[in-house]
Amino acid sequence: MTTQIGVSFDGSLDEDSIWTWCSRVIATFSCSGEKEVNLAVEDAKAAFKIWRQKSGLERGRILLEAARIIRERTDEIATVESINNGKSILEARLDIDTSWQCLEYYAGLAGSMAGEHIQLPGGSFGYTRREPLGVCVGIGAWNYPFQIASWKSAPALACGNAMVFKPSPFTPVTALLLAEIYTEAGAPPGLFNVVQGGGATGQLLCQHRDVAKVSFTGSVPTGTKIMEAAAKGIKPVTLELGGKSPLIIFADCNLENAVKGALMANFLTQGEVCCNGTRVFVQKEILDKFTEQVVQQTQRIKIGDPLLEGTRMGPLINRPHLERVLGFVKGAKEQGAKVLCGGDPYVPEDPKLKDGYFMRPCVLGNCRDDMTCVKEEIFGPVMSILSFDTEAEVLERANNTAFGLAAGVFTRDLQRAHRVVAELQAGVCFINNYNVSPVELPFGGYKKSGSQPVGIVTAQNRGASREGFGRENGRVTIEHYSQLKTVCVEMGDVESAF
Ligand SMILES: NC(=O)c1ccc[n+]([C@@H]2O[C@H](COP(=O)([O-])OP(=O)(O)OC[C@H]3O[C@@H](n4cnc5c(N)ncnc54)[C@H](O)[C@@H]3O)[C@@H](O)[C@H]2O)c1
Ligand SMILES: NCCCC=O
Repeated sequence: MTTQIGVSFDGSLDEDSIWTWCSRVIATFSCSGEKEVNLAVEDAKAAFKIWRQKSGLERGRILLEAARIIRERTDEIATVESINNGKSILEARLDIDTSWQCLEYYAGLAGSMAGEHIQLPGGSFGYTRREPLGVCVGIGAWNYPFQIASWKSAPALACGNAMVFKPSPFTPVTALLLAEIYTEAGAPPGLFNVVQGGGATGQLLCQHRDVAKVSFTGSVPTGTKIMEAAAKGIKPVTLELGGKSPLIIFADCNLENAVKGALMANFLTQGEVCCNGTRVFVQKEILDKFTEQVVQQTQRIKIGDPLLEGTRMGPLINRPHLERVLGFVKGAKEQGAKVLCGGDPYVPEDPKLKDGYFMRPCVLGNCRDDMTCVKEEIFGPVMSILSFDTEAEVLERANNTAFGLAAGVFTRDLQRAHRVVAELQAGVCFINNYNVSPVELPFGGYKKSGSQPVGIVTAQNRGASREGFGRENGRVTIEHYSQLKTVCVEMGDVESAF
């Protein structure tokens, strides 16, 4: 089916259709069906045969070259990403930075993939080899299109795998630039293949018998389906899912930083960020002061054309999503929350932008834990402020959620900061900051956000790897894109039982 990117999306969600935020067609392409998915996997298999023979150092060299090209083309890729997704050009550039940084990081690790050597009786010995899995599938969400494609492909390729990647149909464009760059850097054709489409294409990929692993970023309901499909083929999965993360502001914090942190935790990429700290718990003593400053700064956020340098918030991804987010604000009011600012559609003066899906960022006061806006992931620019008295109380309330992606704490008390994060049920915790993404640190969730604390502890990952559904970034991700082979070597004669 041929689809157009950029047709205004006002109707029902057709998974095979592509749209952009401002009613303009920017490209057309065909969604992949069974035939195209088979071709993509076949190509990736052929590339894998070549790629797996290369040493880690050789693979690393190609990844480094790809990182260099991305860095060199940052402005161009960021511009396309901004059109692709609607995020401000400033943020898009930061995403591109975290993308080439990820490739550089895994380029460095590629040569360090190693097993163990184990002495056995009589001079015999064993060793382990860390080997690639084969053709891996990456399926992305629409909020960080280029970054997600990079964060999935870099560790996969560094470990010697090939990848077939499917971006979200809402943001199909920039993954193609990444594919082009890998090829230009010297990767065998088909090593990083992109197929386009929605859920149906995603399912074909997950069910494909030649696919060894699926790495998915998206919502919990889709993650459940991916896991089901992968379970049928006994395939490992990495699941990076949704969240409703707490941000805890203690009265002894540096207030200026806490206010900045709360904005960073809520309003990047129009609030469409999985790890956002949308439940902002503020200790009673500073509630009024904090709220006043947060509202003031939120009202100053410049909304508009994301390609303009001064813009800090662009449009949401599509009309149904905008309406969904506005619906949460309406519901919050009905449940007793107070809209302290924003929460309504925004129409920029520029006539070219009048059909864009803009809204004013919203701060909700008078929130309670039982409100829908506090319990459910909104995935839009809506911050809920809640007050608390004691550390024990806020910890219990912060953890009272099925999600567990991220959490943050602002305090000047060093002991309290570490005591609190040790108790928070979240995969990524921030102390005195929020939503920074160093690629050296693993990223992923607890509970329904991505994983349960199970997993296998090896000599290499001891103390680090206990996550069931994987992580992105950091050294630990090597474990999730490779498998361990044990080789047992006899130096004497066979002692037969027969
Ligand atoms: N934890 C993270 O790292 C992270 C990062 C970004 C977004 N997210 C989450 O993603 C969600 C928003 O993104 P979204 O709306 O694109 O999510 P989504 O689950 O609707 O879609 C994600 C991807 O899955 C594909 N898909 C849909 N149905 C499928 C199926 N049955 N089988 C295979 N693939 C299928 C989509 O086409 C898309 O590419 C939010 O919940 C957000 O929190 C999580
Ligand atoms: N920069 C990390 C964002 C991932 C979640 O949406």
